[in-house]
Amino acid sequence: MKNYQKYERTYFMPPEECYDWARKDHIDAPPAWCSVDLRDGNQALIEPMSLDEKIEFFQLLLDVGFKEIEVGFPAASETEYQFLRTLIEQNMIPDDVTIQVLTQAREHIIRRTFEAVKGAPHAVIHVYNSTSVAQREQVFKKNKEEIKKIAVDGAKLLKKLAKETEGNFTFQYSPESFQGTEVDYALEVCNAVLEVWKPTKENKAIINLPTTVENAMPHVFASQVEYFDRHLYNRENVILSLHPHNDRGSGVSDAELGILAGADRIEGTLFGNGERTGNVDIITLAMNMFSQGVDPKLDFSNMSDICETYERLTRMKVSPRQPYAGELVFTAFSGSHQDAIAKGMSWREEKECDIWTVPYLPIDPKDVGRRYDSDVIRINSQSGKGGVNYILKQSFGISLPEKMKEEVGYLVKDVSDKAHKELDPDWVYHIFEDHYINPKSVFTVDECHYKQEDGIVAEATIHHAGSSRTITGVGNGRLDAVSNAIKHYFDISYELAFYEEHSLTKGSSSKAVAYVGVICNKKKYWGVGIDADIIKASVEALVVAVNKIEEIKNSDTCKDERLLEITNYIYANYKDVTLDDLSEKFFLSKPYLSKYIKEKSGMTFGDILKTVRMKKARAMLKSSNTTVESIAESVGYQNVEHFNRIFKKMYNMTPVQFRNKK
Ligand SMILES: CC(=O)SCCNC(=O)CCNC(=O)[C@H](O)C(C)(C)COP(=O)(O)OP(=O)(O)OC[C@H]1O[C@@H](n2cnc3c(N)ncnc32)[C@H](O)[C@@H]1OP(=O)(O)O
Ligand SMILES: CC(C)C(=O)C(=O)O
Ligand SMILES: [Mg+2]
Repeated sequence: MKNYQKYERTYFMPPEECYDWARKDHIDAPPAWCSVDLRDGNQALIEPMSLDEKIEFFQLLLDVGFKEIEVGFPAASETEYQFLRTLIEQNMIPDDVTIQVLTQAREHIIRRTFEAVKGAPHAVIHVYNSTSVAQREQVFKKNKEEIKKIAVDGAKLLKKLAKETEGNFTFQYSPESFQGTEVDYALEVCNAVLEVWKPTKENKAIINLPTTVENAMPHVFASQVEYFDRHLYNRENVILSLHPHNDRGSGVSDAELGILAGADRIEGTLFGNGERTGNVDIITLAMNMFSQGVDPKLDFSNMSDICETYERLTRMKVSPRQPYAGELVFTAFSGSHQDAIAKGMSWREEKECDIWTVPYLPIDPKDVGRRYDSDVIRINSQSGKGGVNYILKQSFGISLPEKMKEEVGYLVKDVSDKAHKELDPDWVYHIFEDHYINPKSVFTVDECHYKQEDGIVAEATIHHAGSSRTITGVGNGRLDAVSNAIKHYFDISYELAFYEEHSLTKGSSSKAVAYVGVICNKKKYWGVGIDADIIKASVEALVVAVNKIEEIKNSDTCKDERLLEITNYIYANYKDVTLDDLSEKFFLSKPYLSKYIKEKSGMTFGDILKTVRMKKARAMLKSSNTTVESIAESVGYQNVEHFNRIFKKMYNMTPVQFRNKK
């Protein structure tokens, strides 16, 4: 890259070595937090917040638990001024909360600030001027003494006006652009300000060190902070505060190492909103402490509401990768991560662990209001059997046998790969159902009766090639007897190799699920049955598995690859797919396609679409409070009456009755 010679390091190391902080490896108590969302965050927005928006944001900050809030720069605009007056005059500041206002060290601005803050129960007046080499030379064109004088004059005026103004005031001073300032000179200016204010134990002053433009590695900042911690005048009466920005992307590290170096207080914003790359993100800082067992004294347990309010009021976006808050930060798509998470969750349950140790999840997503089923494991082409199994288990109560997991995993990820889409849990289940529960079959077994005579005798009614007949088999159990009857009927040989069953833990808890695996010519075929009667469930599973055996499959038509692709396409585009779309996508004429679907699946295109839409609607009715009208619309029906009629016809109850059904 060209032009790097144009740049050089612009920070200053302290005049002595300050590395005591490096011996500490963790933070054991939270700092005092000060939100600067309504000032530094607000001044960086394309469209600063209106009065009402600032009031709502203020309430959000109170709900999160902030006790110190910089509410604005009241001399900046009428909105800022009015906001402050509204808070004070309408008694909107809780007793345990201190507001803070910012002012430049300029007489008329300080005076206007005091007018705005009159009557505040308790306020911090925060005055600043830039002390950096660049601003001394280029902006103020003043030498070090003259710049120090701006700070000292400002400090004197604060002291004078605080005495003359009704209210309770604490003073704060920031040497702006601190990181571009010689450290001993910055200290000299801050100490000169403290000489004016003469803070006491009862009335401490705040010295705030901003990385106005972050220009150094975090350990440099920590050393600068430690130097201040050692040499500040009257240190015990001073609150040492930090105000990190994020230009180099290390705002959080600046704050964390700065706390190790002696800082007592941190100024920052939610999600790191602020000038340029933003201020330090207080959520990340607080949650980092939380994740190591320290109570941060801020409450982010309702993260999605916080995100929603923040996005609406600031018109900024929370990145899907935003630590602890983004949409995808607890999500694993990749197979090995999913596998480890699923195993970690089971371990946790089995061992009744108190401490959170689940791999790949730094915290329990539930602690910030997230869900395991829709937030953590999500399925796409990078997923594996562990993840697919987790979804089937969590969302549908299906606990696949170990030996079946791999086949189902590959089947599902292949659909995602071909569709280039993420599969939601319903879609995963649809694929599973389509392949293992209801695949189109060559034969069915509609009825079975059993007798005990030298083992079990099964009399089964088999429907095959257009006719029904009764077949008989003997075995050492009912399933074995039915299996032998089928073998005999088709004159084939296979091994009934796997059988597992369990009761369904989701949906209808009175049902059981059975898994049957048969081996024929060294190939394994699986089937699954679900029924209130476990024997029926296991026969259904057997029938599905045997139907897949090549010799039997070839004896009649069955669901072919293209039909599966067509139904998957319908599933992915159920909201508005038409026969025209399908015809274009699969290069088949409409009449041919209609006939093909009907012949291969036994259902018309319209029936398949209806079934998919109704399944989606059922899932939404159960998992959300969305109105029936909106659900109807979101599954593709503009007319809710029409939707209700179809639903009732299909499930014998209205959508509302279905929703209310226990
Ligand atoms: C790093 C930070 O985030 S600092 C906070 C920055 N935030 C803001 O500035 C937002 C609100 N600010 C404003 O609305 C306006 O700047 C106002 C109303 C406060 C002042 O407006 P104006 O006086 O019209 O203009 P402006 O801010 O450009 O002032 C520039 C003058 O102030 C001086 N100045 C700027 N900051 C300071 C300071 N902290 N102390 C003393 N003088 C200062 C400049 O040197 C310049 O002086 P000059 O007129 O002699 O050239
Ligand atoms: C006013 C000061 C503290 C500031 O916002 C900064 O320097 O970033
Ligand atoms: Mg700032």
